[in-house]
Amino acid sequence: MASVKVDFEVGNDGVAVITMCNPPVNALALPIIRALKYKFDEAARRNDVKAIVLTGKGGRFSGGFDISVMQKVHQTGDITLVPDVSVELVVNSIEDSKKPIVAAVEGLALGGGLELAMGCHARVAAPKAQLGLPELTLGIIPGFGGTQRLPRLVGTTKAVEMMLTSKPISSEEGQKLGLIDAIVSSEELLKVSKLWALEIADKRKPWVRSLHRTDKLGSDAREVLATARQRVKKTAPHLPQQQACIDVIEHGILHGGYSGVLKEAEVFKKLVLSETAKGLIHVFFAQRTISKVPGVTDIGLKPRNVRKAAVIGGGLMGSGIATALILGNIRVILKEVNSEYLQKGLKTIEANVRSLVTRKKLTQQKAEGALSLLKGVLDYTEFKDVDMVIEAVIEKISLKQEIFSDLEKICPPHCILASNTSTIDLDIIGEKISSQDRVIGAHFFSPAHIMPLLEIVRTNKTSAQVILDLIAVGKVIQKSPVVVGNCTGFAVNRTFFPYAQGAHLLVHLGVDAFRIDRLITNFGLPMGPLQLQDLSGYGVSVAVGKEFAGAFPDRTFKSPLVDLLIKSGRNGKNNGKGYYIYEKGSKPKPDPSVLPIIEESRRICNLTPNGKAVSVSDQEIVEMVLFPIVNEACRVLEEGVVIRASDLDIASVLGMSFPSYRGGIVFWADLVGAKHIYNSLKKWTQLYGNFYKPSRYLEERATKGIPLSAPASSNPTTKARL
Ligand SMILES: C[C@H](O)CC(=O)SCCNC(=O)CCNC(=O)[C@H](O)C(C)(C)COP(=O)(O)OP(=O)(O)OC[C@H]1O[C@@H](n2cnc3c(N)ncnc32)[C@H](O)[C@@H]1OP(=O)(O)O
Repeated sequence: MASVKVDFEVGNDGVAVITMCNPPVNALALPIIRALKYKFDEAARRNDVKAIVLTGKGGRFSGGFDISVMQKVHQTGDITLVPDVSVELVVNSIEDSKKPIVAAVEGLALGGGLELAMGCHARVAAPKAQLGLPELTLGIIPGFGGTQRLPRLVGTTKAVEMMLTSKPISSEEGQKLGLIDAIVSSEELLKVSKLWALEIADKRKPWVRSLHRTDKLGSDAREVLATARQRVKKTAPHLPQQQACIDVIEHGILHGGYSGVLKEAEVFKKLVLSETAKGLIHVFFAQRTISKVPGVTDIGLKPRNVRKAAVIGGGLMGSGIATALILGNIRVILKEVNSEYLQKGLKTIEANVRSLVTRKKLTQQKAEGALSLLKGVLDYTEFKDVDMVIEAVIEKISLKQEIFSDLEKICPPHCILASNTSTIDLDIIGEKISSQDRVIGAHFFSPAHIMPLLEIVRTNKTSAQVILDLIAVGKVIQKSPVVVGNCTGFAVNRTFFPYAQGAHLLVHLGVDAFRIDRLITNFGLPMGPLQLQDLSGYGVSVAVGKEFAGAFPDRTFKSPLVDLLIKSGRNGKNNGKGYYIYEKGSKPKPDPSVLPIIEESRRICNLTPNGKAVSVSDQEIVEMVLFPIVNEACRVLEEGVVIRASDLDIASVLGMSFPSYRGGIVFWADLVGAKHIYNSLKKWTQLYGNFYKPSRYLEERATKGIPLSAPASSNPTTKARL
């Protein structure tokens, strides 16, 4: 690829400018790393070169090591694909160079990008560049010397914070901390950097090798590390890279920077091969793939601007959606049926926005700006010039059909007609109107202004333009849009409908309810299935349960437990009484008074063999809850509800908080192995019934040894309307 190269130019002033070119972020791909080594060595050799400037093309220094190399390591198991950069390039060719090297930083210097810059003898930056070491978000640690040089430049406390949080800082903060030596305008960046390099050569500016410094490490460095170690033990028990990062920093403090660099390289390679890195790197690319939709984003269409939108219904979902839209700078008309409901909706939106200010996620000025974009109405007068309507009323077919008929008459012909339904077939909602190409699902997750996932549900009539427009809106309001097909529950709720049912089945086999939740949280989900039921309220469980029982009667597990809980006056977190006790200011506690209700439900169901609780291991419990979800995911894949398996991974991570370090539901299932999942489900079907019956897709893949994530065969039974 001609655009992947390193430019080399020597000026009359004797400064060689080495420029990394690999759009869009100048990732350090293998050819770039090889070329850098070559060019630095050339600069060192040439007599006409007195000093060197390292920079990136296109206004960005570098987004770091090419992450796809690590993905290749995962596919091949060949760790030798990772080159030795930290010693060969950064120490030998850059830091120990006999000619001074200055990094001219603009836009961003992240990961390996910042590590190259820190190996240089000074750093000059343009304003507002992002500087950071985000490697831990990928399950690895910095591997080009960052764990050693950052503490030596900004101090141990700040370096630990920057690496453990993966948050970048600006050039301005970098200058205050000592990471950046000077800030100059973009126009002057190269000129000043060259002069700086020449001044170092002339000994008029200090020639600093960061790795040799100790002055900023701090006498309390080991205490800082001990405190961080204790903290991550609690907050990140599943993320080995966090402890490893602290250990490697400490190694360098105890044994010197160079020894630290060697230790870092050794640990880096081990971590690249870890399951955590496999999962997180998969998620990195999967997240960027969701908005590539064949037949929509690759046919030359341009998204139309959505400047004014209407939301119908100011309940929990409607007000959350309206909040998300105004925060994305889109004017919103909120329509309700009477002024009492309207005022309530408007107040909720205001409270949503203000709470972001309180939590310092939004400035007061931005909050006022967003709220000024909101207007409440009781009729359709304002709908004449809206670009998009999102209907978010109660789940009643006749009401939604009536609204869509009204909208077709009142809204302009280009207007997108979206529904936030989570259960009703979109074809039925749009049945009574003629412009069905404008009908689309915009399925937000509650709270809609916070949860990052937006399921865009297309029917077989929705136009590519409308899908593209909604993807663009999703991005503007900072959601991750995943395009899915039309079926009961769409992708996320459909895949996860066995979550609560699997837990209920186990409870009725005699397993302790709280043990199930505990094990699932240990696995990495933020809460177990029963606590989640408490959180959503039992009304939702009953309604959703009915929907799925109707759609998938062959594999629904039904028990009287939720009805009994409601009868006993419980409604989960809503009224503070569920499986757990909810008290202000403390964590939910298991409620022993729920046990007799569970016993009663067990008696009615009579599932336990000979009245005795089944004996299952911790691992089996986790699998009995999660494998039925994988099984349903297989059906979702077979029916083509999602375009590719990685879309379902992202949907599971963002919609259900499935742990990203496990790569999402399908990725995790492939790590476990289709064969083991299939054999387990088959065994449980014989013991406990059809809830576990393996799907055809799973059976085929397990028996043929094909990964679940591999693209579907040429002739799937496509039931979902894509
Ligand atoms: C040894 C070292 O210590 C290890 C490392 O350096 S690991 C890498 C550390 N760096 C990172 O984690 C940064 C990762 N990148 C990002 O966070 C963001 O891409 C960014 C902030 C740089 C830019 O964001 P944004 O402008 O929104 O663009 P974004 O869509 O994310 O990326 C643009 C393209 O560049 C690719 N890309 C970005 N960084 C990349 C990287 N480091 N390697 C490979 N590809 C990368 C993306 O995959 C995307 O590709 P696509 O267009 O084909 O989908």
